[in-house]
Amino acid sequence: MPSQPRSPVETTLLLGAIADDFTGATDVANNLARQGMRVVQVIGVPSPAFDPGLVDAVVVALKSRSIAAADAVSQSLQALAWLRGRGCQQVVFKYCSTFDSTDAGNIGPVADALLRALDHDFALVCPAFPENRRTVYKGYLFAGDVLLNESGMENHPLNPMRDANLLRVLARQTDGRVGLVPFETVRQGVSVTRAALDRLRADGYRYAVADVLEDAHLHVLAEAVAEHPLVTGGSGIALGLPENFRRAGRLGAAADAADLGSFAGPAAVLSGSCSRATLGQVAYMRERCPAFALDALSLAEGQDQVAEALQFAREYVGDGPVLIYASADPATVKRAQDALGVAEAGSLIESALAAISRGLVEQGVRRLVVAGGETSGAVVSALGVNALRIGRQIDPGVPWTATTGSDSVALALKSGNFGGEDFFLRAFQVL
Ligand SMILES: Nc1ncnc2c1ncn2[C@@H]1O[C@H](COP(=O)(O)OP(=O)(O)OP(=O)(O)O)[C@@H](O)[C@H]1O
Ligand SMILES: O=C(O)[C@@H](O)C(=O)CO
Repeated sequence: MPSQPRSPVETTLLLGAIADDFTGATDVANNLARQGMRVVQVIGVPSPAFDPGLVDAVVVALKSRSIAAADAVSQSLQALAWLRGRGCQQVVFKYCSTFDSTDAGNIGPVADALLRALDHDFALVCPAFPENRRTVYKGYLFAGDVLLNESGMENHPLNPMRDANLLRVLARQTDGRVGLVPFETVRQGVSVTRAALDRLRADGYRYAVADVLEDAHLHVLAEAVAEHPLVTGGSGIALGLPENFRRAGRLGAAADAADLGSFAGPAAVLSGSCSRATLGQVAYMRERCPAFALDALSLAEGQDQVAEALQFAREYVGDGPVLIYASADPATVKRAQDALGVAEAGSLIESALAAISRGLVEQGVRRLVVAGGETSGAVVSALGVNALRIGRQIDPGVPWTATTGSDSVALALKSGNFGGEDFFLRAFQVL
């Protein structure tokens, strides 16, 4: 990383991030903003002419987590080319803190391709985010108090995570060797950790999974990879990276997140996530607010649930936020998937929620919470959003954002597993 002091007119970006889903993108953007970077999140790869304004970091939000690996690779490489065109010297490949992927990818194939394009041969693998109770010990990923494969993620509709050992999971997705930087190393600080990373690289490893139990370990790792062109991980590692630029004199003191201005008017929650956390949040809101449930099998039979949901919203939306959800327990999801196929069931729901979001905004909704990464991707695409400003954090990993341009809509894109039980209702108090 160049250590020239940053001139006030410098337009090169310090850091770029490529996120494999839209909630993940706001998550990493939020953590960079909390550490004092001016961040903009762009939806998809921007056009060559796109001007992000005077910012320190751009997060490119892709919807590449659950598509064919070749497509994920090609989109990620386009994002990389755009970021490098803007002078970024370090790029974060942001995937889920629960390492959402299958044996077909896409974490391994995308990381491999990014390394090749950067003409480099080694990268950190750090999904940990202790603030959201994602920790890694001996290479095993924990979500809360349990191993990943006991956390509910084993029932994920698109990428069931049935193995908590990240070395094994990643090894099935890459031909590169995957090693471990154990907790005993990380806790000894930056120089010991950097030396361990260098040793793994010299021994021919392509990836180093890192143990992380608390934020201090993220900061150690972030400093140890200050010179790495590619860093891969969840949003947690982004908590430590801005400090590298500050230390090099290229980033000013931390400032408050952008004030998004005031948003009033109709409010709605759209939920397509079936994670445990979201199911709890849906149950909480359903007891307190008008709610409308979508069902994949009814949609497949041709029932016009989009029109029904919009009619429901017209009736109730003036009285406070309304909830429209497809979120369902694992048995219901399985019934739909057995009948329709995993991809078809997911895409029916995503298309319906996307069409509903468009209708809601046409009906005047200006504050929208969306739960689920794939769901958020579908909604944001349907709304034709190009870029998002990052605002105040609601819960760790989830900030309010606002669409750029006129007639701005406030959007909170909530990762499936994030947020407290009352998240949906509390979100509107934070805005
Ligand atoms: N009732 C249902 N039956 C079948 N599939 C469903 C149902 N409800 C939601 N889905 C699908 O499940 C998938 C959930 O993925 P999504 O990324 O939105 O949530 P998540 O994985 O919990 O969130 P994140 O990616 O942020 O962790 C979507 O494709 C959605 O359409
Ligand atoms: O890292 C996470 O857990 C989230 O940002 C996410 O990617 C969920 O889709």
